[in-house]
Amino acid sequence: MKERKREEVKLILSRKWYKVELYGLPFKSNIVVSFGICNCFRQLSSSGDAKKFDFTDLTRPHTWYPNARRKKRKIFLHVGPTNSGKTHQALKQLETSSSGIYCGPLRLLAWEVAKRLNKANVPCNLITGQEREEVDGAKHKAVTVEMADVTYNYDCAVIDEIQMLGCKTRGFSFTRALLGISANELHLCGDPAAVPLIEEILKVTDDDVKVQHYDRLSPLIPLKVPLGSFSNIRTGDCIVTFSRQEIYRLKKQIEAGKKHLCSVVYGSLPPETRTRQATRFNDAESDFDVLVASDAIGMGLNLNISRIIFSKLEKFDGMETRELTVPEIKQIAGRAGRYGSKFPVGEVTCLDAEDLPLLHSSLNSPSPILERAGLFPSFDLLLMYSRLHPKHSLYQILEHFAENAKLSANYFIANCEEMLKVAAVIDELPLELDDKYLFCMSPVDVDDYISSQGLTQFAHNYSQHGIVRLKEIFTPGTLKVPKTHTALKELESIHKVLDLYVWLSFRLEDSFPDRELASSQKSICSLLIEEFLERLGWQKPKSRKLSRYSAFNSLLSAEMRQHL
Ligand SMILES: Nc1ncnc2c1ncn2[C@@H]1O[C@H](COP(=O)(O)OP(=O)(O)OP(=O)(O)O)[C@@H](O)[C@H]1O
Ligand SMILES: [Mg+2]
Repeated sequence: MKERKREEVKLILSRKWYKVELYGLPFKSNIVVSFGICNCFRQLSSSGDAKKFDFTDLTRPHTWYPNARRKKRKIFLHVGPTNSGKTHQALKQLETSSSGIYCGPLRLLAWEVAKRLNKANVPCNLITGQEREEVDGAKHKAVTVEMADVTYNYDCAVIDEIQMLGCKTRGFSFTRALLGISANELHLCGDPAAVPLIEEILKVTDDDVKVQHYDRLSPLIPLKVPLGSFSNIRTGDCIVTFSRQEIYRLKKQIEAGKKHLCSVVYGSLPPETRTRQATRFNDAESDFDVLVASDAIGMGLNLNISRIIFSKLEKFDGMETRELTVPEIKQIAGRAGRYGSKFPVGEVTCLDAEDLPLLHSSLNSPSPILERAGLFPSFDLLLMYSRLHPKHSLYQILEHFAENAKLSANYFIANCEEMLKVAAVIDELPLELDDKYLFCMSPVDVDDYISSQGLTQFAHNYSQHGIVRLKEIFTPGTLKVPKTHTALKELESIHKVLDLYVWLSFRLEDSFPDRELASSQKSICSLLIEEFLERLGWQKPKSRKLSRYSAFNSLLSAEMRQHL
């Protein structure tokens, strides 16, 4: 904390103490302006040149992180195909370090790493947008990349799936972690396609960069024959498809054969439900021996999958239906035959023969070389810009940056469509810029009606009363075991709203005081969803194992039952 204090620069703007940083930290009146930018603004203000300064000039993002620039970091790039031990090797370094941070793209990966370190007697905190699990004496933490803290000094840091820096929407958070984390050693794990870009980006940071190449630890065999019929499904299979409707259709179809029971994993299931579904599939004792999943399984996770079967090689990406890319196909296929699992040799095929040529050619192709990394202005810059353009709404500011940002050849400006959609609504409310920005950065699913209504209601109540009580929004009666798919979808959305409340409660603690209630309702929600999945399954006669796995019965506490 002391260390951070030294880095903090308090900036008085319009008689209000503004301390500015990004997402993770307790926000409101506790934000920290990055040293370089703040200094620059002060100099500009005193010389009267602020108006001439081009805040949209983002050509030198490495200078935004003076803390990291003071170090000559040893950077290790662990690159290779899936299942080659990249993350394992980096985590071994993390485990032996005196302090450290793991940054992953998924909550499930952060959970997995925190569990692994704690099991190895390295106390490790878990920090995601919606979780803070602190362990006594911890000097290590596992976080989702957006939560990476660039004001601490670490002995060792790991950024997993670093090729995600090319992601249109989230890439900028990986870039921020890459440029901003201050660590003696920084381990980057990912696809070799990211190497030239990372080397190029790091030319200006004066770090030491070493590349280590890895080979697959166990074979992955692309099959020459398609699955053909569902009667060919066997234990350890994972069918991959891309819509929740299809997931349930395939589950039903496979279970109709009365030989297998299917766990399901897809993006809009609560993460804890996804983990329990995956754990149940991983457990050799369980009757749920087949997995039907979306690409939500596609990154870094270790599952007991013997064979991946693509039901289709195209997906709807929110805008259009398109073919899966080479990296997507390789990532998903790479879940089969994980080293050290029950199925050390993996196989991959498709449902239909006509998809096989594309599958084979994709698995044999290298991923296209990444050319640019995502970048987005920090809140500091948006704030400075808004001081000079006080009449601009957040929407106009974001749009201005998105359209006019000047970038070097290594970067692209992040797609902020989702943020703009939120800004358009939030700008109507009498809120300060930092609050508006916070709501824009929140993990709301704007395409989900209930989720976006939840956000609007939270922001509205917050702007009107300064406090948002959960009780006024959800009554216990809202939560019931769903009977239809529509009701299931609704419950998934309600879970998202509760998750959003928890996220906000970590940043606006006084104004969102019902975190505990939100968390317990979230648990109820995911258990109700699991109960729905349980009831959906074909019940093996007199199966004892099945009742053992009834999430509802085993996990629902008496206190939770009271809410129903
Ligand atoms: N040297 C090792 N000893 C024991 N287990 C290992 C070793 N290396 C890797 N593993 C295990 O093999 C599995 C795959 O390793 P890991 O997750 O590190 O692969 P990866 O290259 O990061 O894959 P992905 O690209 O899919 O993230 C993990 O379960 C890991 O614990
Ligand atoms: Mg990995």
